[in-house]
Amino acid sequence: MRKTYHRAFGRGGHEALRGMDLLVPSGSAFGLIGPNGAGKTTFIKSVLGIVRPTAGTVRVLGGSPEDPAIRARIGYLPERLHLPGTWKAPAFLATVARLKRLKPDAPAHLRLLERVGLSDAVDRKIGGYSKGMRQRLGLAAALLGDPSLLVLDEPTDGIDPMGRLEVRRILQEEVRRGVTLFLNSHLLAETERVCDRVAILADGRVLREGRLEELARGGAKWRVRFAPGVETSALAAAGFVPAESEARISTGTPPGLAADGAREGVYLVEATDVAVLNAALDRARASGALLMELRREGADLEAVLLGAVGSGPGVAA
Ligand SMILES: Nc1ncnc2c1ncn2[C@@H]1O[C@H](COP(=O)(O)OP(=O)(O)OP(=O)(O)O)[C@@H](O)[C@H]1O
Repeated sequence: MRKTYHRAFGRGGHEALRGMDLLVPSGSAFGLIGPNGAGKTTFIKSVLGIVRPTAGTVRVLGGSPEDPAIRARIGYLPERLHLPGTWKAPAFLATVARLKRLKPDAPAHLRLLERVGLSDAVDRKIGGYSKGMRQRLGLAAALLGDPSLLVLDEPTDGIDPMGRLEVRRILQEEVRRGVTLFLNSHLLAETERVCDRVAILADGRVLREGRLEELARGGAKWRVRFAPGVETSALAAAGFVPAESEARISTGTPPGLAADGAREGVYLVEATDVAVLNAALDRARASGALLMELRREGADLEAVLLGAVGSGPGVAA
C-alpha cells in the first residue's frame, strides 16, 4: 500500500507510506512501532477508512474499512481524544453507543466505566478529568459494542503505572476473548508486555515483522554470576566478558570500568540457544568457576528497534 499526501494546487506531495505490506493475524496482539513520522498514524487511519490509500488495498475483518458493517466491529482509541468537557461519562458513552447504532444500555455503560476504573467519576464533568482519566474513558468508548478489532493509538499515554497495569489487564482479557488488538505505542516496554507480534515501520516501509521472541532472538545474552575467586582469563577464553556493575546501571551513573563486573563475579555471555550456553558454562566450570546465578538478557524491543532503524534522532523509545 502507498499513501501520498498531496500538497495544495497539485504541487508535489509527501509519500507517507511507500509500499507498506502487512498482515495482522486475527486474534493476535499486534504492536506497531517506529520513529516519529514513520507513517504509523497514516497506516492506522487507512485501517479505519479515514485515509484512502493512493495505491493498494486494505482489508479489515474480511471486508473494506469503508463498509459501515465492518466499521461497527472496530473499537478505536485515537491519539488525540476530543471529549465534551461539560458532559458526564455516562452521557458520553450513551452518545457514542448511539453513533455506533447500539441499543441503549445504561447499566452496561456503568459496568464498562467500572471496568476502566472510572466508577468514582461518573458524576463528575469530563472537563475536570485528568489526562489518564480521559484515556480510560476513551478506552471505555472503544470497548462499546464488544468490537472484534481494537485499534489503540497510545492507549496508556498519561496513565500512571498502576493505571497502566489495569489497562494492560483489560487488553489481555480482550485478547483472551479472541479480539484482535492493534497497538501503536511509543512506550516500547508497554508494547513488549501486551503484544505477541510486532512490526517495525520506518520511512513508510515495514523493516521487520514477526513474533516478539523471534525478533529478539539472535542478540540473546545471558548474565551470569560466579562465586568469588574466579579466574577472569579462563572465563574470557570461554566467552564470558565482565558485565558493567549492576549498581552503576541501577543508579544510572555513566558507564564505568567493566572490571566492576569482574569484581562482583558478574559476566555476560552470548549464546543463541541453550546448547551453546551450556557448552560455555561447562568450559567455565572446568576452569573452577562456580555458578551462583543465571539470567537471560534477551534483546529487548528497544534494541530490536534500534538495530532495525539505527540510533539516529527521532527514534521513539
Ligand atoms: N495530512 C497530512 N498532510 C501532509 N503530510 C502528512 C499528513 N499527515 C501526515 N503527514 C506526513 O506523513 C508522514 C507520516 O506521518 P504519520 O503521522 O503517519 O507518522 P507517525 O509514524 O504516526 O509519526 P508520530 O510517531 O510522530 O505520530 C510524516 O512525514 C508526516 O509529516
